[in-house]
Amino acid sequence: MNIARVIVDVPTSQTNRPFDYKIPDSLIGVVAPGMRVIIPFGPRKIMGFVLEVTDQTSFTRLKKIQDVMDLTPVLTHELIQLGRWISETTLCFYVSAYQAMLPQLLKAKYEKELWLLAEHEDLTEDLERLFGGRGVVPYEEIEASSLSYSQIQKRIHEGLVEVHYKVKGKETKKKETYIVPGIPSHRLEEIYHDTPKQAKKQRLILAFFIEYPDEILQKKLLEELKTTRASLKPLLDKEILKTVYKEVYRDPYQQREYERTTPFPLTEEQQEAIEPVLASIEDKRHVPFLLHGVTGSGKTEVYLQSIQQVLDDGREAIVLVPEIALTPQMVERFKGRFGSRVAVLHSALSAGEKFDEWRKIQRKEVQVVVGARSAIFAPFENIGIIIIDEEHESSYKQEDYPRYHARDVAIERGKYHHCPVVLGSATPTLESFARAQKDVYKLLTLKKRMNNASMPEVELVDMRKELHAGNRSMFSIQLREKIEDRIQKGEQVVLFLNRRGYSTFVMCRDCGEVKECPHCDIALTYHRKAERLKCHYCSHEEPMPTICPSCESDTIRYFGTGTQKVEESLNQLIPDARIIRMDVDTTRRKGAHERLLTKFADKEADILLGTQMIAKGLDFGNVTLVGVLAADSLLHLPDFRSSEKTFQLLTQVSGRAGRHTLPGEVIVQSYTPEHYSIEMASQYDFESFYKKEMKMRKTFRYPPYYFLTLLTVSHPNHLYTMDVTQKIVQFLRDHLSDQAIILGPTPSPLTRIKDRYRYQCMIKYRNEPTLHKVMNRLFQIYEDAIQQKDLQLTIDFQPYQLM
Ligand SMILES: Nc1ncnc2c1ncn2[C@@H]1O[C@H](COP(=O)(O)OP(=O)(O)OP(=O)(O)O)[C@@H](O)[C@H]1O
Ligand SMILES: [Zn+2]
Ligand SMILES: [Zn+2]
Repeated sequence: MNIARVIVDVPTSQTNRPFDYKIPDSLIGVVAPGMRVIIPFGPRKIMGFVLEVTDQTSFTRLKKIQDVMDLTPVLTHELIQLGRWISETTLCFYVSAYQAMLPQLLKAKYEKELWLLAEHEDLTEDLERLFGGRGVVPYEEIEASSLSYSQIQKRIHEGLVEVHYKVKGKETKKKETYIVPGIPSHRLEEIYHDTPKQAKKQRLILAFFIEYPDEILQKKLLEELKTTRASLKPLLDKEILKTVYKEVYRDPYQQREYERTTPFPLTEEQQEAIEPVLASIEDKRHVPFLLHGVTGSGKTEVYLQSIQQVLDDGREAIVLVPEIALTPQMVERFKGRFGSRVAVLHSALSAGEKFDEWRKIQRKEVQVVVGARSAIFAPFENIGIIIIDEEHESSYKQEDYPRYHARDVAIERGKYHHCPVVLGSATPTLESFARAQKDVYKLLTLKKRMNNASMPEVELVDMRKELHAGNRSMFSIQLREKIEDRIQKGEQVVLFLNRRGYSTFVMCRDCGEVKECPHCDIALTYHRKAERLKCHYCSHEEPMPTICPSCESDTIRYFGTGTQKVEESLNQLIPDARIIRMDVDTTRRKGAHERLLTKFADKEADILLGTQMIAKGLDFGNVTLVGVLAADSLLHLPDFRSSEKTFQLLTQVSGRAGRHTLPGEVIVQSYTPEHYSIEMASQYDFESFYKKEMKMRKTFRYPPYYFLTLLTVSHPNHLYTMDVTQKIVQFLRDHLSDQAIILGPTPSPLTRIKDRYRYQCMIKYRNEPTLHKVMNRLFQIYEDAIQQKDLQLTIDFQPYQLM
């Protein structure tokens, strides 16, 4: 078994297959599938993933693996297969699929170095100056030197120097320093007696270790003996004491004590819902469930008790929660029940913290992982349940390459492990609900809220009427009165503002000029604190102009409603309201999110004002009023899911009110209150909405009736982009069936981002078994243009972002 099949870290079509390498004698028995190795590839040394170890190869001369990067495989047998599946279903390179499964810290980085091949005497003067007696210099030093790249190229050609790629593992395990005696106790005593009395500190330290000969944290030792490292040093130098380093985990939740919770006796509805889940756990059967439960119906308790059964059975559980719902409150519910058996993975953790949480999973020190999308790749080997909470959230779809959907990955893993997958939501996606109607997913329903609490009453306010009645503020009379009423009663209010489409743009009142980003086709957003305009796509920034760049009028102003602006007018309207504002600006600092929510929970504020961040997962008993400021801001996005998203968001936000004993009330302000998604959301009528929306989807041939594939072409040259898209459309017409509907070429809704033009083509189809093959063919045709001409082709088989 001295041959390894390796996927190399070179993401191109030609290299997207396993390469055979010889395992050198010294590494036979060490190299195993799932490990990362360092291999020669062309002139460089790069990283690769070992897929298989075998003794067969059809090649006669093989290069040798140079080194191993891991001693324990980072990919399990199952994950190796899963990566292949992801690569084939989303059309990404194998190596990209494997990278996506690993924590960021494990992604290899390369450093370029220039190596000297000749003797120093034989060097040209310029090279001698560069190397200055060294054998290796970092590549960046070339830039700083007087040498040009072409001169270096010449020297490489002459065989004087050579470029080397050094693979750098970024992973860093955090270590702590411990001190232990390096010699037996009786020797310590001898040395103690031989140490002169004046060397007080040293005698103190020796006496300490004579009494306690165990290892001790260096920091603690120094504190205890009130001394410094300087007095330790002579003892360490003489090897009387030794330093040892131990790996510690960076655990952001370590300092926290979680109050242990015990399972609630389930309600009848919960009991009915959990039984089939428990049965499939017991029978080790893969069943996909859709748990449709209104907000506050106790879905989480159903998850917790299912997980308990899995753990009792000695198996493991993965729980996915959308990033923005992964609040401290949420974490607490899982840690409260399962304590240190839980690892948490989300993007607010530092790369080091994420790596440490992942290591706990890899080492089987935890049995439950709660995390955002990428936690679906947790390297467990004995999974008993996978839960996806708020399954309708579009953040489960990765919008970067590789474009996988966590729900599909969950089902794939569920099949492998013969375990149930539970998709939970108060507002399931049309796709999932349609599958449940057809019994592809088994439907479980929770119709009632806990404590028989009723769903909060929703009042729709027509903002057009407010305007006609002379109210120019962003608060309707009703909303304002109700806020004042709650403040008086000592109850709390949640105010929701949709972030997207409602950022603050800058417009000239004279000529109507809107300030746009010079690199992207979108309006710049005004940031008050810095008095600057920023682009949210490319992070271009510029100062707020004082006069209009187009007509030189000084009436240039910002428009639109950001959370800051709402806060300001709220302050004017109700001066004694205590407001907590939660948005990207106030939660940027680590732990800020949590601090603000704790403040609100402790009733240090009357109003929680925020964006999407506050729409999910919050469970505060004292909240009796929810206000939605602009319900229709999502409705007008160029996206066939905009009605569905509006319905989901309104239902979720409304669900924050009246969750415990106090009854709740919701005010929804809108310019189009008659729209069916707003109206039906206000009546919590999911089924009617489902029926109505399904009709629309059928008429306009959208999912779940049709599959969609979005192909985006981008390039800095406008004409070239159009031309390539046109050719691709023609190619697709020639190669797909007559049933496929091919739309395009059309400019993408965002036609230019970061100085690149974007055109797209949409394919709607019901059954195209050759689609993946045809797409692969396209990539081959354009391979050279992609590699050399800066062309980008993106294929999304399940597009959610249509921008
Ligand atoms: N069987 C039970 N007995 C008593 N209280 C319960 C029970 N199950 C859940 N609860 C409590 O009811 C409240 C609502 O439950 P939970 O948050 O699990 O609902 P949910 O359906 O997950 O809500 P959402 O979708 O809005 O997040 C919580 O405070 C929870 O602790
Ligand atoms: Zn921009
Ligand atoms: Zn102007």
